[in-house]
Amino acid sequence: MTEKVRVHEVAKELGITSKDVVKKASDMGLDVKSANSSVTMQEAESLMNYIMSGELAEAPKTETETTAKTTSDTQKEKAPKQETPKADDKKPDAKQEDSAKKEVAKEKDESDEKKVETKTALKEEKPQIKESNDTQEEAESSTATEEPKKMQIKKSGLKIVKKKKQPQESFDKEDFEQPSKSKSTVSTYGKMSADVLEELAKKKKIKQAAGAKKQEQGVKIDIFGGSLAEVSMDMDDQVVLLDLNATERRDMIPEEPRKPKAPKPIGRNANKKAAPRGRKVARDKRKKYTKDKPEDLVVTHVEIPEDIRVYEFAEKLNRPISDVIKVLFSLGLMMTKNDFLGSDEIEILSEEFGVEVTIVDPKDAFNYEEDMAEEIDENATKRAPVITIMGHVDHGKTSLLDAIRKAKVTEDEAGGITQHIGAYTIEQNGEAITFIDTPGHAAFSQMRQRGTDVTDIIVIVVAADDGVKPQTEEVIKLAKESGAPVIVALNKMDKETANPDMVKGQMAERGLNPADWGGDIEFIPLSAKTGMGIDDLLENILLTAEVLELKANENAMAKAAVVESSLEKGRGPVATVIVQNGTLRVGDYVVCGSSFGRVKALIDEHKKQIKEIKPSHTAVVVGLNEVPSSGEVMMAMNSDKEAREYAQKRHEYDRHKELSHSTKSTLEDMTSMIAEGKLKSLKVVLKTDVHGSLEAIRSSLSELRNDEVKVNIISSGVGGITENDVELVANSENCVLLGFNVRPTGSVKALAKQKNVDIRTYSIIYQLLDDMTGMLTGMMSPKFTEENTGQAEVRDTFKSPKGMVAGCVVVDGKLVRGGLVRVIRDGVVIHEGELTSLKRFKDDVEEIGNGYECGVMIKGYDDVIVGDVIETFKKIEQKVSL
Ligand SMILES: Nc1nc2c(ncn2[C@@H]2O[C@H](COP(=O)(O)OP(=O)(O)OP(=O)(O)O)[C@@H](O)[C@H]2O)c(=O)[nH]1
Repeated sequence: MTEKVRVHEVAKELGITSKDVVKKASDMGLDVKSANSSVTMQEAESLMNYIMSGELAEAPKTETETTAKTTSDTQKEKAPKQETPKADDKKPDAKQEDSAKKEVAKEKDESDEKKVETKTALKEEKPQIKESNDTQEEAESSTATEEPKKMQIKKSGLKIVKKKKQPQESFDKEDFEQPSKSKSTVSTYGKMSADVLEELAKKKKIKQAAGAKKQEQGVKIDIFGGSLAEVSMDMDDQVVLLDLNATERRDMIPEEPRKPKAPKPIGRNANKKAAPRGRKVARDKRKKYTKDKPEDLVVTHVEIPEDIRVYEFAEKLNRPISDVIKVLFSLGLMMTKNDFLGSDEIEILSEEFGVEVTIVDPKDAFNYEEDMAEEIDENATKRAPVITIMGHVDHGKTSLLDAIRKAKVTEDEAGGITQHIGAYTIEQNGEAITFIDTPGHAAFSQMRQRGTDVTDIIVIVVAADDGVKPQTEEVIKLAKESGAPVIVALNKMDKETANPDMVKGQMAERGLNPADWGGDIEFIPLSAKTGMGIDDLLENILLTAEVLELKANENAMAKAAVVESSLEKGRGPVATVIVQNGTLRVGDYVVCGSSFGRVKALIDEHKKQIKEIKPSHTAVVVGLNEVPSSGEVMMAMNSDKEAREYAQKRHEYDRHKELSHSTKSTLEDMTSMIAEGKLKSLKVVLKTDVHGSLEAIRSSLSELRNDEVKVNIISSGVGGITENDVELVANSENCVLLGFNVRPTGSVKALAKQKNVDIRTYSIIYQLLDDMTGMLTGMMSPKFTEENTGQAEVRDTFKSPKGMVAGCVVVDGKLVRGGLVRVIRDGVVIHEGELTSLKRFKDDVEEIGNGYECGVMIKGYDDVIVGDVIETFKKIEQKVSL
């Protein structure tokens, strides 16, 4: 009996409509009219292949027919045999089983599907077991011989994948005893599928090597679905279809071999897809930048200031900083871009880069002195000499000046010391002489130096009874440097102890040969106290001035020198000046360093307002915008604008200079700065009445230092003490507020009390300096010297309840009680501590002399052994000073 399937089942398998299947079947010549029409299994297979491939296979139909016919005929021919079965005790079922077993054994080499089919056939056609089997075998063998042909047709069509069958043991008796039509159907179907499966399995094995992925890409179809699927499970025939279209497509488009993956970027751009490209762009940009820059302009000549940093030099050369640093590096100079170049480095760099370097003074940009300089023409007339009196402290400078102008300045001054530069003009025999009152204290050396700039003649005062002193020597040096003619005033000649020859001799030794000894220096014996010799001095000054032929043009723009400056209440910044050339008038526009303004008033030494100052005369100028520095040159300008511009340029320069110097010192003195980390510093906020004092005190304070302590001025200025000053001190550690000739008032005092800030005010510089010295000394660590008293040798040791006792003999000096002790073994100090007991026999003694025996106990130390040396010593604290 030939198994059949209905058209709608085929349609369902193929996923197309039954109508289409009917049509295709009709095309094939099959007798199919509707979805319920059935076809044989072979016809179904052919039909399916036809539908899938469009190729009509004739063979299956014929074959099927032949097979069917053969089977049918054979069955008919063998039928009689079945009717006369052999005499056998066995029941038909038993026989059937035996037969089945034989069959299984016989066909054990055949495929599983074949066995299943045989088994089913046996069950259905029990009476014709043998014949049927034979026939079936024939039919199957016939089908089997046709198999390769079918497979070829199937190649491009539908392929059925069947799960691998269970092992043979699963075909037990029970399996054979489960007759079922559906089973039979599935079995037949299964057989057909199994053939394909075998082929597919072979291919699969081959393809597996190429990649299992292909299978995954296929569409998995359960060709039975629904109840059939369940049955198929019973038969262990889960059949899945692979959509070979997909497979074919893959074949048609060969899979490209995978390109090796680019290495994953590592780092912060790892997640950015375009990161590598981005970096590349950035690199390119950088390249362009560095490449273009140096080629822009070839610099062959540069003008640079004396103080120039590496990066500034590179900028001037229009080259990258790295180029300059590289050259320096190759020469063994480790410099950074902010380092200053020395003259040697500049020379080397100029050669390396082939650049001509000119060092220019940036001050030229605001050198109004030079810009406004006028040649002394025939209009120039005689001017008064400017005299500076200098000398050692207390040699009588102020007394001399006082004697000269017949005014008692000394008595008015606090502490009897000159505090700041004053200037005045006197008349001698109808001729003017201007004196600059320079202070005698060492702190004013800086101001003295400036004073010499405007000085025509220097008078060195030497007390005839005291002779040449350190400051005298300093003055001699300054005088020589200035090149100004010198007159020596031998003061205090009224004193009995006066020894002018001694002074002359000392001065001659220093290159100032007295005129009466054949030299060129006038030595004028005088007495500021009695007034003796004053006229002689003035006469000599005039004579010397005569020789100098001092001239100035009164009609020129005024040029003056600032000898003193301060901030005055009600007047603002004021400056005492000596006019060097021209005439300074009220209403003139003036520039003075970084300050500028219009002269509002001129006040002479008698505190009278005057309208103008002629050359070599002095006055206090009111009208500047800020306090100028001592020694600064004041010049009249044509306009406010001009004065302002010069001042602003100077201001910029000062600012830059200060900045440069602070950096420069930081870099150059790096090592010492680090060493100074250990340095204790006394912070100071300093306020003074006038600029001159400020500079003098600053200079003196900076000299108060040693390896351990120093003064650090954190703020300083001219003017009264303000609340800001108090706040500054309150917020700083180790800080004092110093006022010189200024005193706190009202709210400032209250704030200082509230903040517990100690304001120290002074009117005498050396008192201020002495106090600071005392404070610094107090900050210094105490110093000790050691005094060794003597040594003793340990001859024996013995224990006592209080500790180890060393029996010694003093071999040098004496051992003393209450001092310190050290134990020396083989020349090495092994212990240092306190002596707790010193005994002579059983008595405590204060000391033991040389050659005597004694017992010694050392605090907390019992390890003394025979042969050790015990030494006693004292530490003596020394007075520390700066
Ligand atoms: N006997 C005598 N004493 C003098 C003479 N000149 C000055 N003195 C005294 O010497 C002391 C110092 O005089 P000053 O004029 O203050 O000396 P100085 O050089 O100006 O001192 P400083 O301003 O501190 O630099 C005073 O006590 C004067 O009285 C003199 O010619 N004879």
